[in-house]
Amino acid sequence: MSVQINPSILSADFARLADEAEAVRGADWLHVDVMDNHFVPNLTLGVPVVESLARATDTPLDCHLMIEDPDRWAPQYVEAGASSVTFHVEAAAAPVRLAREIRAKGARASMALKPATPIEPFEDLLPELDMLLVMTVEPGFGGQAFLDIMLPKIRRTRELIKKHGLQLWLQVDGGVSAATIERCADAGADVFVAGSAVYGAEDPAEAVRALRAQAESATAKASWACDH
Ligand SMILES: O=C(CO)[C@H](O)[C@H](O)COP(=O)(O)O
Repeated sequence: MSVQINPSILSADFARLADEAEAVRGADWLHVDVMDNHFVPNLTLGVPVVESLARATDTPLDCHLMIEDPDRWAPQYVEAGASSVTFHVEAAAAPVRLAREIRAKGARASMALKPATPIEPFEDLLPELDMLLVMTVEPGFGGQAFLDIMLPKIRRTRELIKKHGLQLWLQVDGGVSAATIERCADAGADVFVAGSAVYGAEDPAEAVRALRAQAESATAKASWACDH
């Protein structure tokens, strides 16, 4: 069972994004947090920056849209070069149509849930997705404390993925670090976004390697990964 580590450039130096992408060579994806100051109380970057970053790095871009009206904007992030686009179900007017459009344009379609949004009402949508993101902080800022109360939701989501026999990736984002990644992996996550734990480290590439080793070891012992 392979795990993926996605450094979040929210914690990187925005004036040196190409260098910061290079600093985490070996990471599976670069996680790009797009915030519009409406869906979340913070403002980051948009389509032109994603276009430039896609040209500057070979690492695929995993764009997490924390924006209103993702139905309008998400396809533009695929055109800008994102290989995976995550929209929030709380913001999408037509999540099934949007997931199909993202896939039709050639990217992986992913849907995110804020901490207070349960997974159960969206069980029937899972086959439309390539990844489900369970937020483990309230979206908007890096460096927040991991919400342990999200672990049961991660477990329930993994059970639903298994029940339907899907190859869906289960991503966690927010407060993921050496202190929390094993609990996430044990609960069923297999894609780990880490911002401050990677870019706050002296050697970001080494931090990616260390997080990967921890996640792999926890996954190897996890019951969800052993019994299939
Ligand atoms: O989506 C996000 C915030 O909304 C970020 O990706 C996330 O918070 C990463 O930062 P850290 O690992 O420092 O918590």
